[in-house]
Amino acid sequence: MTIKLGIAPIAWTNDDMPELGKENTFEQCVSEMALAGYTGTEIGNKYPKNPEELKSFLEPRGLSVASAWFSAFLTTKPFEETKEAFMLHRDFLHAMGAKVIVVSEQGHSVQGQMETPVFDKKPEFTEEEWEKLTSGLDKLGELANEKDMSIVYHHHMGTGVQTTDEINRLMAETDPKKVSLLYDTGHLVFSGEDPIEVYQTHKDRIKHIHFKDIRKEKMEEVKTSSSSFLKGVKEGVFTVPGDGMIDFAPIWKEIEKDGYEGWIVVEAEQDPAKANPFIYAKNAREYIKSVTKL
Ligand SMILES: O=C1C[C@@H](O)[C@H](O)[C@@H](O)C1=O
Ligand SMILES: [Co+2]
Repeated sequence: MTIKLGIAPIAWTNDDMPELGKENTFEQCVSEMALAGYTGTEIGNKYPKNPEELKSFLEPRGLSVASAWFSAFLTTKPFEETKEAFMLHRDFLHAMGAKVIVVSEQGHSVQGQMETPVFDKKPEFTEEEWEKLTSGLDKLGELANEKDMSIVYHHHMGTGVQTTDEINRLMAETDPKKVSLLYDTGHLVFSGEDPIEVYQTHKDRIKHIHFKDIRKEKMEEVKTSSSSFLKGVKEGVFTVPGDGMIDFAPIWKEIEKDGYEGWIVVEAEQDPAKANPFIYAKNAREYIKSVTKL
């Protein structure tokens, strides 16, 4: 597999805040993805749940499923609960032909809390929670491997795995054969990390990429006003590549140099009433063409 370019539905309909884009239909979303020049998608709340039905909409549009998000609660709930939900998710993605499963630990996460300051209140895991998380991820990784798939861990604002140190610890304490990494440019820059350093450190473990850009002034507002992750998104902290502060040329250089294989998914959640998803998707496609060979 070489590099394929997809786009996430979150710019059309936002699963974290379903009121954003509630007027946008599933068919509009997938048609506009294809029209804007993408060949893959992740999964949103309006997508059909039945694999054959979903394929009947995606295949005529030349789209396939790159992956889909899974919320784990390994630090706060019994493993069996996460396992049960994970198996359903894994089997759905397997039926759709995806090779990677996006996993993010949501135990103690503040990412979904509208009033909680994302920087001041992000959780820090205890030693015991780190153990539950890393051993649980290894087990989910084994379950993924049974189907010739991999889990890719999504570091995320407002969670216990957000910073470079936390990502490094997670990678050091999990088995490389069982746990890979999702590299999300927007979350790294929002958190104040150096995306090039993270790429270089973990290049051998990165099996999935989210490309999102940051509006610098909106990011600073979130910090200075102790705002929440969701309010930041509503205000427009994220945008598509080429529209914000991130220079994707040096990031692309690393990706290409190290022979990355897999999906790059444009994922730029913002209010679709302010930022027309089709126009932004097209703009991102053109920018990516100008910076990469894709
Ligand atoms: O991959 C992602 C999925 C979303 O639900 C999340 O909040 C977003 O920021 C993200 O990076
Ligand atoms: Co992401």
